Amino acid sequence: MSWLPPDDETELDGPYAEYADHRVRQRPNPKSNRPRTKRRPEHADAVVGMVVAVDRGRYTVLVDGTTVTAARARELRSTPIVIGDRAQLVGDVSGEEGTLARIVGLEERRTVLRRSADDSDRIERVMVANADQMLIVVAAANPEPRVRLVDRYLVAAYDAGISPLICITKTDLADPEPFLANFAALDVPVIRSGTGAEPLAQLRAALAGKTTVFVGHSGVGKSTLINALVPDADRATGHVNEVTGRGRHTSSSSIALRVSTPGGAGDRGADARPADDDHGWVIDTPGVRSFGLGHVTGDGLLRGLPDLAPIIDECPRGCTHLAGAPDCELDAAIADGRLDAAGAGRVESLRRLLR
Ligand SMILES: Nc1nc2c(ncn2[C@@H]2O[C@H](COP(=O)(O)OP(=O)(O)OP(=O)(O)O)[C@@H](O)[C@H]2O)c(=O)[nH]1
Ligand SMILES: [Zn+2]
Repeated sequence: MSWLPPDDETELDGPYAEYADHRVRQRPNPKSNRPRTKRRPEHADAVVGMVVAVDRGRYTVLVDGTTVTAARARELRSTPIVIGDRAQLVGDVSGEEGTLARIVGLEERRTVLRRSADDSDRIERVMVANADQMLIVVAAANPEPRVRLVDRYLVAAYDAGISPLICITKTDLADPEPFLANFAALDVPVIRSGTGAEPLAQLRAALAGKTTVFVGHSGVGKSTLINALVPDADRATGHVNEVTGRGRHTSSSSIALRVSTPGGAGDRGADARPADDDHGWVIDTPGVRSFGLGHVTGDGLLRGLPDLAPIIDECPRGCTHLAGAPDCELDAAIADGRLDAAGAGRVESLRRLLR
């Protein structure tokens, strides 16, 4: 993948594993019994900023409205630093031309979006940190929508603890409803978009106060939406090849963009929000064509869903929770009414995702 420097794709293992763990404290992994240390880097003078762009070992970090260019400290060499990370900076943080600050640590990540190279690969690579939402952009036609691709994005989002939304584009070319029916039971919010009917107010309301990662197959209209939302973003738009249905790969690097959302309706949780309601952050990840899910397990996925987690706690050890799994408690819950018809439909859809 060209959009991440190769050293950002390395796992935290080897001689640096223990060292790196002191600095990057990721989402606690219930499957791991490795003790976690509370030790923090001793840089009392460090300031914290959000990583908004990564380019060959140089990080663009936004600190209180100032754009700072930074390199990472030697001891973070094997630590992935990605868009959305909250980086601790020392050195020259003036942001003036020609200055270079140093990243000495990362704040604990609230969420981590991962992928593996392919489905047989169990090594996970971090793609984006601290996203609240995933906007799955899919076209009603040209390119033809594929259920399985959206399923895969949904799995990645649920696994990361990120709320998914679907934005279906090109509704001027085809009726999107038959395709959307595949996801009805999952209760994923849907935004419909077409030429001459761009739902900008609806999108802004959905993005207010949140960090949202946009994903989608090339040519679906992701850049078109981002350019409408962030007029100075200047994301290159391409033309879909009529024969292959593929877009040209016109935008090549991942970036975080500030979207203004005046009068935003973002709901604020008790936890600190990365943005106020008058703006949100959009993370554009062009070129995410492969989205390996080798690191995702059915159990890990379902545990992220608050209504189903207590049910699968009652499953036999090692239950796959798939249709036909012996004594899977999900079947018992459907039979005895703990899950109603809508709940049963949701389980059926999730089982399709897990296939
Ligand atoms: N008819 C129609 N065309 C659209 C719509 N949205 C985008 N397009 C066109 O679809 C083509 C691809 O749009 P892009 O915004 O470049 O798609 P993308 O998803 O950013 O593609 P990559 O940059 O390759 O990842 C362009 O020619 C757009 O003008 C829509 O709602 N209706
Ligand atoms: Zn089960």
